[in-house]
Amino acid sequence: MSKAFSAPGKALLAGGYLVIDPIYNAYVTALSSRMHAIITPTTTSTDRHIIIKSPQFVNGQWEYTITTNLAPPKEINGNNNPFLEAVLFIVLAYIQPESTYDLNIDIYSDPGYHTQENTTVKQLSKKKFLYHSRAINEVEKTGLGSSAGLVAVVTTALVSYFKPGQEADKDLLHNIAQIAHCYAQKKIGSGFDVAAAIYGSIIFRRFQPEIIDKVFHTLETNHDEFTSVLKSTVESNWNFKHTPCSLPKGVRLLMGDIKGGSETPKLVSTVLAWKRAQPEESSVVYANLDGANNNFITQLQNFNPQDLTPLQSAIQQIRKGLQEMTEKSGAPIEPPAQTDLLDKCQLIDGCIGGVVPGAGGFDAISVLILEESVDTLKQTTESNKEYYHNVTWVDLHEESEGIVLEDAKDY
Ligand SMILES: Nc1ncnc2c1ncn2[C@@H]1O[C@H](COP(=O)(O)OP(=O)(O)OP(=O)(O)O)[C@@H](O)[C@H]1O
Ligand SMILES: C[C@@](O)(CCOP(=O)(O)O)CC(=O)O
Repeated sequence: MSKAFSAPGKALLAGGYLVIDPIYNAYVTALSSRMHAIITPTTTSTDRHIIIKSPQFVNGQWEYTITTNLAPPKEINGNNNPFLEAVLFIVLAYIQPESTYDLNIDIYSDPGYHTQENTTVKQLSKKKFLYHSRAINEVEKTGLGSSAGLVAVVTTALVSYFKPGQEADKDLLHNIAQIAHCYAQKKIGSGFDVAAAIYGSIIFRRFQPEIIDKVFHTLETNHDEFTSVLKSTVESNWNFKHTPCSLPKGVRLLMGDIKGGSETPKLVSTVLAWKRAQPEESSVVYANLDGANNNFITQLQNFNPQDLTPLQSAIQQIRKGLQEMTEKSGAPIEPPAQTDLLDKCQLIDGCIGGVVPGAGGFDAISVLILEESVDTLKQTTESNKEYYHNVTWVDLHEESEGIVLEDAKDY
């Protein structure tokens, strides 16, 4: 019998760059754009065999015959997908299944994750998805965290098959998915995207990177102990903050695509180089921005629709911090075009304010607006496209749930 799960995409509304350091809070909103996986055991095989299909993308098929639980599997046609290989490796190394199995996993992603250009809509039983005319690594991403969603949902599907019931243990899912995602990325990132894919909207403060580093270090230096270190790490408490949250009632999040695109790793390395070179200057900027981020979190919690001013000024304060970081580090986090667009959006009736989410750059803007003013904002920007930098509003909203069980019959 098939089982289906979905995991949300994310927007980092506050905490870009600071979130890399476990001393700062970040505010992560989970989105209605979700990644889906349907797992179906097929014929009883005398083998260990897994086929993963992502039919929305050209060449979206990866087939594995598992010969060992102690190394990443190789795709039989040489069609690599580092994120899938990492999930299979870490899940199977953790679970160590003893019997044979034959599994089909189907992946679907909601429209928000990728550009919608050159797509056709396909209606499945109850859900519909966009089909692209290119391979997954050739289609432009929008920054919602497709790989984190993929890793979270495939981890959940596999755990539900091999250890039925344990897919309800979100900490277990998170720890496995986080290790797999870092393995595929070849670096230990802040992990807020994987955490949001599992837990949903959260106030997040990262885990100590040493927790994962120890697993990879053992893999390299003491292979015999790898599975026991992996097991104890997956089952331990990582002691990181992931407090559930959601935007106040009556407030909508909009994501505006400006079809620019940025290279996050380049922005991050520029900021980190500046932080190293200018420790005093950067610590003042970081402290101001941290103050602004925490004020934003407090103002969301205390939100009163009769008085937008405190939340408006918290957003202004974040922008000031990011503008300062832009100027001092030289990384285009809130570049002038984004400043202009955000300033203009803010003048529209009912708009509380907007920021460049995550690492910023030319990717997208996030805007908080009163529910009743959404249509006005859309009409205003639509009727004067050039003035509003040709922004297009992605069809999404906050959906604060993390991983959920779906009805497999809907696909
Ligand atoms: N629907 C999917 N099916 C199969 N593989 C996918 C899918 N979505 C993402 N992936 C895998 O994740 C990779 C993209 O991950 P990458 O980390 O580069 O982007 P990302 O940072 O998650 O994206 P975003 O910009 O949305 O945050 C793809 O090349 C592919 O290997
Ligand atoms: C700059 C950084 O703090 C956020 C990047 O966020 P996003 O992938 O642009 O949403 C880096 C990170 O935490 O991975």
